[in-house]
Amino acid sequence: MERSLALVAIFAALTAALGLMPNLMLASGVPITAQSLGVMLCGTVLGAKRGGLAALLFVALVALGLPLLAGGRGGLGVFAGPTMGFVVGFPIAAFATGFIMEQTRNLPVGVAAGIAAAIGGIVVLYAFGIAGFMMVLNKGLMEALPVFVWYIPGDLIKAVLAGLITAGLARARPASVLSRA
Ligand SMILES: O=C(O)CCCC[C@@H]1SC[C@@H]2NC(=O)N[C@@H]21
Repeated sequence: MERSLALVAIFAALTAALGLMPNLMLASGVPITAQSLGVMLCGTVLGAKRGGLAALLFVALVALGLPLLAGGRGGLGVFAGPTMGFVVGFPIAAFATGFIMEQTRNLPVGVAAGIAAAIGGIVVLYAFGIAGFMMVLNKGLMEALPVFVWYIPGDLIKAVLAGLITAGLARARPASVLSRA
């Protein structure tokens, strides 16, 4: 119990730390950021419940005003901005990633993690992100969709990285991959 709580805190911190990596703010107001890799790893390593909790902890700290998002942003204002759907979607995407990871125990860890990260961390996250973007900027789906084409190549690379990192962790520290415990 204590160990899994510590891992939840560590993965929330990892997601925050990935916000310190160089990011690229595009004209859309949505940055290209490594933080979605953190969300993917929350799910692939910790599984649905604990992964969702780690991402929720990260979002709660942002809501409380900690400047943990790419470029040092934080506070309730984020939830009125163009990235609002992504931020709200982080815990759901981590949960979905972990859920898929838990349902694919028949696959090698790395393959399962890559697939889970692509579905949870891209398909599910974008569904929330694009919906939020459309709501905040009052745009239609056909206007919003082309905006996000630019983010997909990077996110596919992140899904592959999530697969490789999770497989590496499973080899080096099998007990820390709670999604396979
Ligand atoms: O910093 C924020 O306010 C949240 C940023 C969300 C960015 C999304 S996550 C999925 C997609 N991939 C990226 O690199 N950026 C967007």
